[in-house]
Amino acid sequence: MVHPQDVPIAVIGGSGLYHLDNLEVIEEVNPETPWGFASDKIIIARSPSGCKIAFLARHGRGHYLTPSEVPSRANIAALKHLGVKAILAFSAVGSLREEIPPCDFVLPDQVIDRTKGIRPSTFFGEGLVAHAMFADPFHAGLADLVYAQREVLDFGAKIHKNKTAVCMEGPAFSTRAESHMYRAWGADIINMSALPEAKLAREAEIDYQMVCMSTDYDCWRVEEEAVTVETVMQNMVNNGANAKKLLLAVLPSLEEAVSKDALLPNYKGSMKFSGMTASEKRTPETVKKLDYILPGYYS
Ligand SMILES: CSC[C@H]1O[C@H](OP(=O)(O)O)[C@H](O)[C@@H]1O
Ligand SMILES: Nc1ncnc2[nH]cnc12
Repeated sequence: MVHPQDVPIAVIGGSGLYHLDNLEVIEEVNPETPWGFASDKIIIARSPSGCKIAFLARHGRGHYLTPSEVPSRANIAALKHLGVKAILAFSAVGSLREEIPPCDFVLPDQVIDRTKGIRPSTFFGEGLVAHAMFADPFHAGLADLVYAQREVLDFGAKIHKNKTAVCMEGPAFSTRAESHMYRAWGADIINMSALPEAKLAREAEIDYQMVCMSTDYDCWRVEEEAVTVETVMQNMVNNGANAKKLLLAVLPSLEEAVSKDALLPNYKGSMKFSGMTASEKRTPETVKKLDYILPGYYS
């Protein structure tokens, strides 16, 4: 039985990564959060060392949620309530750079927001105002742990770090003009899922790193066919196998770092001092909701 606060690490699986079949499953949970239910039941698995790992399929198992429909607040809230302190979030991405071919992995350290404001993107508002630090949207310490295991990847795949992602709304892919514009802006990869997931994880004080897996060259390359779902899913077969292998390799160091609270930078407690609203002006219902993810911070 999983007790709240029992599961320190979570993995979010994206397109093509709906299970972690190399870990032993303990049970499935489906907590109702103040922001509703997560994308699907959360699988609680056991790592080889016995540590509990939560796995959540971002689009649901069977892929029934568009990127815009993913209930990111419920996803992050449910994971936080289980005790999750660190998330590795896998994502299929298009490459905007020649040197990032399909099947290479990328650890972004920056993101450009091209979502259209239709996704609920904060736990705050409705009588409780707070502003999270987001200059560095991903977690450098987590990225370093993943990068250290780069040699385990098969198919000649490399890992690139310190890259910039652009997160577009979708679900249709970009036009060629947009793809060229993102390149001119300095973006290296493109997906539809980094936001608001990364932002909500920061608000919930969970260390979060996206592990991106290149599946295509989007549509900026004149000599190449523009991206299709078929291309993405073909490359996801190899990428999925590599993702599972990489995860297994990183778990020992990740478990140790999380259990010792040794991951840097340390954002724990940052949201306590990010609140702006005077205590007598806070809406009690919102304070109660926030207690689910940041107990005692505003109550
Ligand atoms: C199937 S191609 C577009 C789709 O794939 C990526 O999903 P995820 O990040 O969950 O792996 C991309 O962000 C789009 O949602
Ligand atoms: N080219 C692309 N654009 C947006 N999201 C993607 N996911 C995988 N490939 C993508």
